[in-house]
Amino acid sequence: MPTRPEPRPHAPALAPAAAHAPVLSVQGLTLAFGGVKALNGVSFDVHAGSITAVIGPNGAGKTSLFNTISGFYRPTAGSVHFDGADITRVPAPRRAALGLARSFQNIALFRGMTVLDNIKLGRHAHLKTNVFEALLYVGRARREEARLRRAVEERIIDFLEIDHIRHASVAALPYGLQKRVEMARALAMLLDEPGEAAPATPGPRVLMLDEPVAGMNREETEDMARFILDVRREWGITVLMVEHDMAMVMDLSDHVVVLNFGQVIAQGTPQQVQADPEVVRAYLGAGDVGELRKRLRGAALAA
Ligand SMILES: Nc1ncnc2c1ncn2[C@@H]1O[C@H](COP(=O)(O)OP(=O)(O)OP(=O)(O)O)[C@@H](O)[C@H]1O
Repeated sequence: MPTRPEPRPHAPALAPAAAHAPVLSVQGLTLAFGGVKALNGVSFDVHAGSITAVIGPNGAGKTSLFNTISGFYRPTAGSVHFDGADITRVPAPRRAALGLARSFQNIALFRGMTVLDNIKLGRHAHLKTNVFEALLYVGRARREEARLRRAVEERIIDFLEIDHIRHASVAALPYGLQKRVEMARALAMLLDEPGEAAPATPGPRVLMLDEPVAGMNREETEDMARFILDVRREWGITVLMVEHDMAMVMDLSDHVVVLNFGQVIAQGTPQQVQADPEVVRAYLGAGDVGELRKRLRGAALAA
Protein backbone atom coordinates (compact mmCIF):
# COMPACT_ATOMS: atom_id res chain seq x y z
CA MET A 1 0.00 0.00 0.00
CA PRO A 2 1.30 3.46 -0.73
CA THR A 3 2.24 5.64 2.18
CA ARG A 4 0.63 9.05 2.30
CA PRO A 5 2.88 11.55 0.60
CA GLU A 6 3.38 15.03 1.99
CA PRO A 7 0.88 17.58 0.64
CA ARG A 8 2.17 19.59 -2.26
CA PRO A 9 2.63 23.32 -1.65
CA HIS A 10 -0.33 24.28 -3.89
CA ALA A 11 -2.78 21.92 -2.18
CA PRO A 12 -5.95 23.82 -1.21
CA ALA A 13 -6.04 24.35 2.52
CA LEU A 14 -9.28 23.38 4.19
CA ALA A 15 -10.60 26.00 6.56
CA PRO A 16 -10.68 24.60 10.10
CA ALA A 17 -14.48 24.91 10.28
CA ALA A 18 -14.96 23.19 6.90
CA ALA A 19 -12.72 20.35 7.96
CA HIS A 20 -15.19 19.45 10.71
CA ALA A 21 -18.55 20.25 9.11
CA PRO A 22 -20.54 17.27 7.85
CA VAL A 23 -20.78 17.77 4.12
CA LEU A 24 -23.06 14.77 3.82
CA SER A 25 -25.40 13.61 6.55
CA VAL A 26 -27.50 10.46 6.39
CA GLN A 27 -30.17 10.20 9.07
CA GLY A 28 -32.43 7.21 9.79
CA LEU A 29 -32.20 5.95 6.23
CA THR A 30 -34.52 3.02 5.66
CA LEU A 31 -35.13 1.20 2.39
CA ALA A 32 -37.43 -1.76 1.99
CA PHE A 33 -37.76 -4.13 -0.95
CA GLY A 34 -41.04 -5.84 -0.18
CA GLY A 35 -40.38 -7.60 3.12
CA VAL A 36 -36.60 -7.12 2.98
CA LYS A 37 -35.16 -4.09 4.77
CA ALA A 38 -31.99 -3.44 2.81
CA LEU A 39 -31.39 -0.39 5.06
CA ASN A 40 -32.79 -0.01 8.53
CA GLY A 41 -32.28 3.37 10.23
CA VAL A 42 -28.80 4.09 8.89
CA SER A 43 -27.24 7.30 10.25
CA PHE A 44 -23.76 8.72 9.82
CA ASP A 45 -21.95 11.89 8.77
CA VAL A 46 -19.28 12.40 6.15
CA HIS A 47 -16.97 15.26 7.07
CA ALA A 48 -15.59 17.72 4.54
CA GLY A 49 -12.16 16.74 3.28
CA SER A 50 -12.34 13.22 4.68
CA ILE A 51 -12.05 9.82 3.08
CA THR A 52 -14.92 7.79 4.51
CA ALA A 53 -15.41 4.10 3.74
CA VAL A 54 -18.50 1.94 4.08
CA ILE A 55 -17.73 -1.72 4.64
CA GLY A 56 -19.72 -4.81 5.56
CA PRO A 57 -20.24 -8.44 4.58
CA ASN A 58 -22.05 -9.39 1.37
CA GLY A 59 -25.68 -8.33 1.44
CA ALA A 60 -25.10 -5.83 4.28
CA GLY A 61 -26.74 -2.99 2.32
CA LYS A 62 -23.75 -1.08 0.94
CA THR A 63 -25.00 -0.85 -2.64
CA SER A 64 -28.50 0.03 -1.46
CA LEU A 65 -27.00 2.81 0.65
CA PHE A 66 -25.00 4.19 -2.28
CA ASN A 67 -28.00 4.04 -4.58
CA THR A 68 -30.11 5.88 -2.02
CA ILE A 69 -27.53 8.60 -1.30
CA SER A 70 -27.02 9.21 -5.02
CA GLY A 71 -30.77 9.33 -5.68
CA PHE A 72 -31.29 6.13 -7.68
CA TYR A 73 -33.50 4.73 -4.90
CA ARG A 74 -36.08 6.69 -2.95
CA PRO A 75 -35.80 5.78 0.77
CA THR A 76 -38.81 4.46 2.67
CA ALA A 77 -37.85 6.72 5.58
CA GLY A 78 -35.01 8.99 6.66
CA SER A 79 -33.12 11.79 4.99
CA VAL A 80 -29.97 12.72 3.09
CA HIS A 81 -28.54 16.21 3.64
CA PHE A 82 -25.81 17.62 1.41
CA ASP A 83 -24.06 20.82 2.43
CA GLY A 84 -26.85 21.47 4.93
CA ALA A 85 -29.71 21.11 2.40
CA ASP A 86 -32.22 18.27 2.40
CA ILE A 87 -31.70 16.45 -0.93
CA THR A 88 -33.73 13.33 -0.10
CA ARG A 89 -36.16 14.01 -2.93
CA VAL A 90 -33.77 15.66 -5.37
CA PRO A 91 -33.46 13.60 -8.60
CA ALA A 92 -30.15 11.78 -9.19
CA PRO A 93 -28.82 13.92 -12.09
CA ARG A 94 -29.46 17.10 -10.12
CA ARG A 95 -27.38 15.76 -7.22
CA ALA A 96 -24.37 15.49 -9.52
CA ALA A 97 -24.76 19.13 -10.49
CA LEU A 98 -24.90 20.05 -6.79
CA GLY A 99 -21.53 18.39 -6.23
CA LEU A 100 -22.35 14.78 -5.37
CA ALA A 101 -21.03 12.45 -8.07
CA ARG A 102 -20.54 8.71 -8.14
CA SER A 103 -18.93 5.82 -9.95
CA PHE A 104 -20.49 2.39 -10.33
CA GLN A 105 -19.44 -1.02 -9.08
CA ASN A 106 -20.09 -2.58 -12.48
CA ILE A 107 -18.52 -0.10 -14.82
CA ALA A 108 -21.19 2.09 -16.43
CA LEU A 109 -19.29 3.39 -19.43
CA PHE A 110 -20.33 3.45 -23.08
CA ARG A 111 -18.07 0.69 -24.29
CA GLY A 112 -18.16 1.62 -27.97
CA MET A 113 -17.16 5.23 -27.33
CA THR A 114 -13.71 6.63 -26.72
CA VAL A 115 -12.27 7.40 -23.31
CA LEU A 116 -12.48 11.12 -24.00
CA ASP A 117 -16.14 10.99 -25.06
CA ASN A 118 -17.07 8.96 -22.00
CA ILE A 119 -15.41 11.48 -19.72
CA LYS A 120 -17.10 14.36 -21.50
CA LEU A 121 -20.47 12.78 -20.82
CA GLY A 122 -19.73 13.34 -17.16
CA ARG A 123 -19.88 17.07 -17.83
CA HIS A 124 -23.47 17.02 -19.04
CA ALA A 125 -24.89 18.00 -15.70
CA HIS A 126 -23.06 21.33 -16.07
CA LEU A 127 -23.89 22.29 -19.65
CA LYS A 128 -25.99 25.40 -20.15
CA THR A 129 -26.62 24.58 -23.79
CA ASN A 130 -30.27 24.15 -24.74
CA VAL A 131 -31.38 21.28 -26.91
CA PHE A 132 -31.71 23.31 -30.17
CA GLU A 133 -28.24 24.78 -29.83
CA ALA A 134 -26.87 21.35 -29.12
CA LEU A 135 -28.59 19.95 -32.21
CA LEU A 136 -27.41 22.73 -34.45
CA TYR A 137 -24.01 22.82 -32.78
CA VAL A 138 -23.83 26.60 -33.03
CA GLY A 139 -23.24 29.56 -30.80
CA ARG A 140 -22.83 28.82 -27.17
CA ALA A 141 -22.90 25.07 -27.78
CA ARG A 142 -19.82 25.24 -29.96
CA ARG A 143 -17.87 27.44 -27.58
CA GLU A 144 -18.93 25.34 -24.64
CA GLU A 145 -17.84 22.18 -26.43
CA ALA A 146 -14.38 23.64 -27.08
CA ARG A 147 -13.95 24.78 -23.50
CA LEU A 148 -15.18 21.47 -22.23
CA ARG A 149 -12.73 19.49 -24.32
CA ARG A 150 -9.81 21.60 -23.15
CA ALA A 151 -10.76 21.39 -19.51
CA VAL A 152 -11.26 17.66 -19.61
CA GLU A 153 -8.07 17.01 -21.50
CA GLU A 154 -5.91 19.27 -19.42
CA ARG A 155 -7.15 18.43 -15.99
CA ILE A 156 -8.68 15.01 -15.67
CA ILE A 157 -6.82 13.05 -18.31
CA ASP A 158 -3.46 14.37 -17.16
CA PHE A 159 -4.35 13.87 -13.53
CA LEU A 160 -5.38 10.24 -13.95
CA GLU A 161 -2.49 9.49 -16.32
CA ILE A 162 -4.69 8.23 -19.15
CA ASP A 163 -3.35 10.51 -21.85
CA HIS A 164 -2.09 7.57 -23.92
CA ILE A 165 -5.59 6.05 -24.22
CA ARG A 166 -7.74 9.15 -24.67
CA HIS A 167 -8.82 8.14 -28.20
CA ALA A 168 -9.07 4.42 -27.46
CA SER A 169 -12.42 2.67 -27.38
CA VAL A 170 -13.33 1.76 -23.81
CA ALA A 171 -14.18 -1.82 -24.79
CA ALA A 172 -10.56 -2.41 -25.85
CA LEU A 173 -9.08 -1.41 -22.48
CA PRO A 174 -7.97 -3.71 -19.68
CA TYR A 175 -10.25 -3.75 -16.66
CA GLY A 176 -8.01 -1.63 -14.41
CA LEU A 177 -7.95 1.19 -16.96
CA GLN A 178 -11.70 0.97 -17.46
CA LYS A 179 -12.13 1.52 -13.72
CA ARG A 180 -9.86 4.54 -13.95
CA VAL A 181 -11.95 5.97 -16.80
CA GLU A 182 -15.08 5.34 -14.72
CA MET A 183 -13.52 7.41 -11.95
CA ALA A 184 -12.58 10.11 -14.48
CA ARG A 185 -16.19 10.31 -15.67
CA ALA A 186 -17.44 10.80 -12.11
CA LEU A 187 -14.71 13.35 -11.43
CA ALA A 188 -15.72 15.29 -14.55
CA MET A 189 -19.06 15.99 -12.87
CA LEU A 190 -17.33 17.76 -10.03
CA LEU A 191 -14.87 20.07 -11.71
CA ASP A 192 -15.50 23.80 -11.87
CA GLU A 193 -17.02 25.22 -15.02
CA PRO A 194 -14.16 25.39 -17.54
CA GLY A 195 -12.86 28.86 -18.32
CA GLU A 196 -14.74 30.50 -15.51
CA ALA A 197 -13.12 31.98 -12.46
CA ALA A 198 -13.45 29.77 -9.42
CA PRO A 199 -16.28 30.94 -7.18
CA ALA A 200 -15.20 32.87 -4.09
CA THR A 201 -16.60 30.20 -1.80
CA PRO A 202 -16.63 26.94 -3.71
CA GLY A 203 -19.28 24.50 -2.55
CA PRO A 204 -18.27 21.14 -1.16
CA ARG A 205 -17.86 18.25 -3.54
CA VAL A 206 -18.19 14.57 -2.76
CA LEU A 207 -16.94 11.78 -4.98
CA MET A 208 -18.69 8.47 -4.27
CA LEU A 209 -16.70 5.46 -5.42
CA ASP A 210 -18.43 2.09 -5.55
CA GLU A 211 -15.78 -0.61 -5.10
CA PRO A 212 -13.04 1.34 -6.89
CA VAL A 213 -10.48 -1.49 -6.77
CA ALA A 214 -12.74 -4.53 -7.15
CA GLY A 215 -11.15 -7.02 -9.55
CA MET A 216 -7.86 -5.13 -9.73
CA ASN A 217 -4.40 -6.59 -9.29
CA ARG A 218 -2.06 -5.19 -6.66
CA GLU A 219 -0.36 -2.68 -8.91
CA GLU A 220 -3.67 -1.35 -10.23
CA THR A 221 -4.97 -1.15 -6.66
CA GLU A 222 -1.97 0.89 -5.55
CA ASP A 223 -2.40 3.26 -8.49
CA MET A 224 -6.06 3.76 -7.65
CA ALA A 225 -5.27 4.34 -3.96
CA ARG A 226 -2.81 7.04 -4.99
CA PHE A 227 -5.41 8.70 -7.22
CA ILE A 228 -7.98 8.70 -4.42
CA LEU A 229 -5.53 10.41 -2.07
CA ASP A 230 -4.64 12.91 -4.79
CA VAL A 231 -8.29 13.75 -5.53
CA ARG A 232 -8.70 14.80 -1.92
CA ARG A 233 -5.36 16.54 -1.62
CA GLU A 234 -5.25 18.41 -4.91
CA TRP A 235 -8.90 19.38 -5.27
CA GLY A 236 -10.14 19.19 -1.70
CA ILE A 237 -12.81 16.70 -2.80
CA THR A 238 -14.37 14.59 -0.07
CA VAL A 239 -14.41 10.86 -0.82
CA LEU A 240 -17.06 8.34 0.21
CA MET A 241 -16.34 4.80 -0.93
CA VAL A 242 -17.73 1.31 -0.63
CA GLU A 243 -14.91 -1.19 -0.76
CA HIS A 244 -14.22 -4.83 0.11
CA ASP A 245 -10.43 -4.51 0.01
CA MET A 246 -9.84 -4.15 3.72
CA ALA A 247 -6.15 -3.29 3.50
CA MET A 248 -6.93 -0.38 1.23
CA VAL A 249 -9.84 0.79 3.37
CA MET A 250 -7.77 0.75 6.54
CA ASP A 251 -4.83 2.46 4.86
CA LEU A 252 -6.74 5.30 3.22
CA SER A 253 -9.77 6.05 5.37
CA ASP A 254 -10.21 8.65 8.08
CA HIS A 255 -13.58 7.22 9.05
CA VAL A 256 -15.07 3.76 8.53
CA VAL A 257 -18.79 2.91 8.74
CA VAL A 258 -19.61 -0.78 9.16
CA LEU A 259 -22.96 -2.09 7.95
CA ASN A 260 -24.54 -5.44 8.68
CA PHE A 261 -28.10 -6.48 7.84
CA GLY A 262 -28.89 -2.90 6.84
CA GLN A 263 -27.76 -1.35 10.10
CA VAL A 264 -24.67 0.54 11.24
CA ILE A 265 -23.00 -1.78 13.74
CA ALA A 266 -19.83 0.28 14.26
CA GLN A 267 -18.13 3.41 13.03
CA GLY A 268 -14.94 5.26 13.85
CA THR A 269 -11.32 5.33 12.85
CA PRO A 270 -9.86 2.26 11.12
CA GLN A 271 -8.22 1.29 14.41
CA GLN A 272 -11.51 1.57 16.30
CA VAL A 273 -13.54 -0.56 13.92
CA GLN A 274 -10.81 -3.20 13.62
CA ALA A 275 -10.89 -3.62 17.38
CA ASP A 276 -14.69 -3.77 17.59
CA PRO A 277 -15.88 -7.30 18.51
CA GLU A 278 -19.22 -6.67 16.80
CA VAL A 279 -17.39 -6.10 13.51
CA VAL A 280 -15.39 -9.30 13.80
CA ARG A 281 -18.60 -11.16 14.69
CA ALA A 282 -20.36 -9.77 11.63
CA TYR A 283 -17.63 -11.02 9.33
CA LEU A 284 -17.50 -14.33 11.23
CA GLY A 285 -21.24 -14.75 10.66
CA ALA A 286 -20.72 -14.13 6.99
CA GLY A 287 -17.88 -16.65 6.89
CA ASP A 288 -15.46 -13.90 5.90
CA VAL A 289 -13.45 -13.61 9.09
CA GLY A 290 -10.34 -15.42 7.80
CA GLU A 291 -10.23 -13.06 4.86
CA LEU A 292 -10.88 -10.08 7.14
CA ARG A 293 -8.02 -11.01 9.48
CA LYS A 294 -5.67 -11.63 6.58
CA ARG A 295 -6.51 -8.28 5.11
CA LEU A 296 -6.29 -6.47 8.43
CA ARG A 297 -2.87 -8.01 8.96
CA GLY A 298 -1.91 -6.77 5.50
CA ALA A 299 -3.15 -3.31 6.40
CA ALA A 300 -1.23 -3.29 9.68
CA LEU A 301 1.97 -4.36 7.95
CA ALA A 302 1.58 -1.69 5.34
CA ALA A 303 0.88 1.05 7.92
N1 LIG B 1 -33.44 -4.55 -6.12
C1 LIG B 1 -33.57 -5.33 -5.05
N2 LIG B 1 -34.71 -6.06 -4.85
C2 LIG B 1 -34.86 -6.84 -3.77
N3 LIG B 1 -33.93 -6.98 -2.80
C3 LIG B 1 -32.79 -6.30 -2.94
C4 LIG B 1 -32.54 -5.44 -4.07
N4 LIG B 1 -31.31 -4.90 -3.92
C5 LIG B 1 -30.81 -5.39 -2.78
N5 LIG B 1 -31.69 -6.24 -2.19
C6 LIG B 1 -31.50 -6.93 -0.91
O1 LIG B 1 -31.10 -5.96 0.03
C7 LIG B 1 -30.07 -6.47 0.87
C8 LIG B 1 -28.84 -5.58 0.75
O2 LIG B 1 -28.26 -5.75 -0.57
P1 LIG B 1 -27.07 -4.85 -1.10
O3 LIG B 1 -26.83 -5.25 -2.52
O4 LIG B 1 -27.36 -3.43 -0.83
O5 LIG B 1 -25.87 -5.35 -0.19
P2 LIG B 1 -24.30 -5.13 -0.39
O6 LIG B 1 -23.74 -4.85 0.96
O7 LIG B 1 -24.05 -4.11 -1.42
O8 LIG B 1 -23.82 -6.55 -0.90
P3 LIG B 1 -22.51 -6.92 -1.80
O9 LIG B 1 -21.32 -6.68 -0.95
O10 LIG B 1 -22.72 -8.37 -2.08
O11 LIG B 1 -22.55 -6.06 -3.03
C9 LIG B 1 -29.84 -7.91 0.44
O12 LIG B 1 -30.61 -8.74 1.27
C10 LIG B 1 -30.35 -7.92 -0.98
O13 LIG B 1 -30.80 -9.22 -1.32
